[in-house]
Amino acid sequence: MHSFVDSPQHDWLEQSWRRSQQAGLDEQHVPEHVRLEQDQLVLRQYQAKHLTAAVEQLAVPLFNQMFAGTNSRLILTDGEGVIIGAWGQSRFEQRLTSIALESGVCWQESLKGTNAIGTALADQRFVMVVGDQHFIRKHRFISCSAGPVFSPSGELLGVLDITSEQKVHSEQTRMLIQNMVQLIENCLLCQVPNGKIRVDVAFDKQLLNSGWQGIVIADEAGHVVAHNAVAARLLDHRRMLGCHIDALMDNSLKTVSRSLVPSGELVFNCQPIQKAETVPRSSPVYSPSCPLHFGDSRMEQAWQQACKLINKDVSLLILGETGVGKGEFVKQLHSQSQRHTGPLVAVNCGALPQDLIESELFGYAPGAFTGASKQGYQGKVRQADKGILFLDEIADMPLAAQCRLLHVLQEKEVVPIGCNQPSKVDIQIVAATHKNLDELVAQGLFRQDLYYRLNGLILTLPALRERQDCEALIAAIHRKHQTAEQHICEHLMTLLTAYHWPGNIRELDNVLRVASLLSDEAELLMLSHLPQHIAEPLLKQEAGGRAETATGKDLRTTISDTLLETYRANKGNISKTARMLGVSRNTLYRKLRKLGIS
Ligand SMILES: Nc1ncnc2c1ncn2[C@@H]1O[C@H](COP(=O)(O)OP(=O)(O)OP(=O)(O)O)[C@@H](O)[C@H]1O
Repeated sequence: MHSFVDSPQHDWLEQSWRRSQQAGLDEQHVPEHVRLEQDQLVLRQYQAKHLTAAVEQLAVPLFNQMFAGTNSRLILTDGEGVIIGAWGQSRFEQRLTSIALESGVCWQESLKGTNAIGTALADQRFVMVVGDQHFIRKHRFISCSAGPVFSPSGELLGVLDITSEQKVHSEQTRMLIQNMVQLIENCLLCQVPNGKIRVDVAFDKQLLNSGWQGIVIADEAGHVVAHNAVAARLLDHRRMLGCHIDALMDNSLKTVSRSLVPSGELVFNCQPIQKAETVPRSSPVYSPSCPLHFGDSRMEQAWQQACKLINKDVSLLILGETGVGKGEFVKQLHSQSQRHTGPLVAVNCGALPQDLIESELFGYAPGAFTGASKQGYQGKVRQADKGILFLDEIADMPLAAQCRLLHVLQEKEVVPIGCNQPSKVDIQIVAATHKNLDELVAQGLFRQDLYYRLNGLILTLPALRERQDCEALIAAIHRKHQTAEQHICEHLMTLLTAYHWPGNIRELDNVLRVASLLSDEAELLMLSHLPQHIAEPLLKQEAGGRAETATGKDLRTTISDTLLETYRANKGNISKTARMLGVSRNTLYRKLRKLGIS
């Protein structure tokens, strides 16, 4: 064991290493990962959506400002140490993937040995674990600071962590995490049910807005329903819950100012809780600089990086699940680039028959092979001259074509089939895939030299379920398809934003197009307008989240609930309810009768 464990300053570390050994871990070996199934992960992310929203609103902007361009990631786990969200540099994300510091994986200390997330969970306090202090040798290239986040009632909600390459990390990082956690806990405090009045308290006026002030939340009648630890300390009142705030303030002015700071007096700021203090479901982090997103930090970062390199002689490789919008990204990039007056030629390597790819891409001389056209064929590479060649599904390109493509990239010339005369070309190549090229290279299915040529800059576009601007994106796609003034009802929006969307934006786009057509121009787009095959999984997911499966709530009951909700919201006005639901008055009468309302 390292010598630092003998130092009394490192008691916690010594204990943590002991626990790691007692858990049967061996520092030389990377332990097996405990990884959640995608469905379970989505469920946990949904359950923690308020915490995630607070992190996105309060911590991510701070993190982006302090760590822009460095090898660092902001990581959020749930109360069991399972990573449910991560933000920051995508290139570093790939390095962290090598030790499974990624969504869905559990980082409890007993599974991973001493690490900031696991040890902060075990000790329930802020922890900084630097390089060699990690128990597992393979983890020692990183340094991490982490702190537990508690709910207003003291329940451990999760851990917030900043992981960096060792040299980037400093004591300031630990302070930053503490600050972020405090902001998040204060924000959650303002969301307690019945919280109507907020009292900020500090010894100095200037500290009232610092994020380090005491906060007391009271209900409409003035009785305390929640407070933070700073308030408990400042007001020296161990059992504040239930007390009236007037009494609390009076009492503290008389006693606390004398007992804590002899010369000082507490200052208070009392205000009603504004709706804005609760975190909106999606909170834009950036004002977007491209039409592809509405405030998603990963999309913005990808866009900014791509824009910097698209006019340089550097190939771009775009990664991302199917349907995340890789093709759309390239279209926008082309229109922004200096090559916008040149062509954008897109080739889907997965859609072309394998034996035709070479002739399609590189062209051929007249009569080069049986069945070849008499005029010959220019090929996509030469068609893209002075423009951009977008090679989608590059992983599906056969090895022979890969070899020719490498030649094009290196020599800036193409030799059509049946020709021995090369033609010069001036193209920018952008490739995309949803497959893991590292694995394909390891299996010998993708040329390593070509991989290195293509990945001048790797950009990973986030899956729809990971995007911070999900709600705005859903609304925008819905606007594109709606045939009359229509809004998505709140319940449906909640279901759509929580869904895991395996087909990403492509799937969402289809669902909203069909639903808009089925809604017959109703004022509100509702769950009942969605095709059954998508409504059911949406509900199943919600039922999972709220453990409602036990009550056997099915699609029909939910539709009835929606109908009743709308009927009541319209104070029994049949015409308005029918219009909003997009059904005829007769159908509405029939449905209401069935529900016992005549
Ligand atoms: N930002 C966006 N806003 C609205 N629609 C979008 C956006 N991005 C993509 N789409 C739509 O989603 C669908 C899928 O997009 P695209 O083909 O670019 O995805 P992809 O990642 O290239 O998919 P694949 O990997 O399967 O080729 C298209 O219909 C596209 O118009």
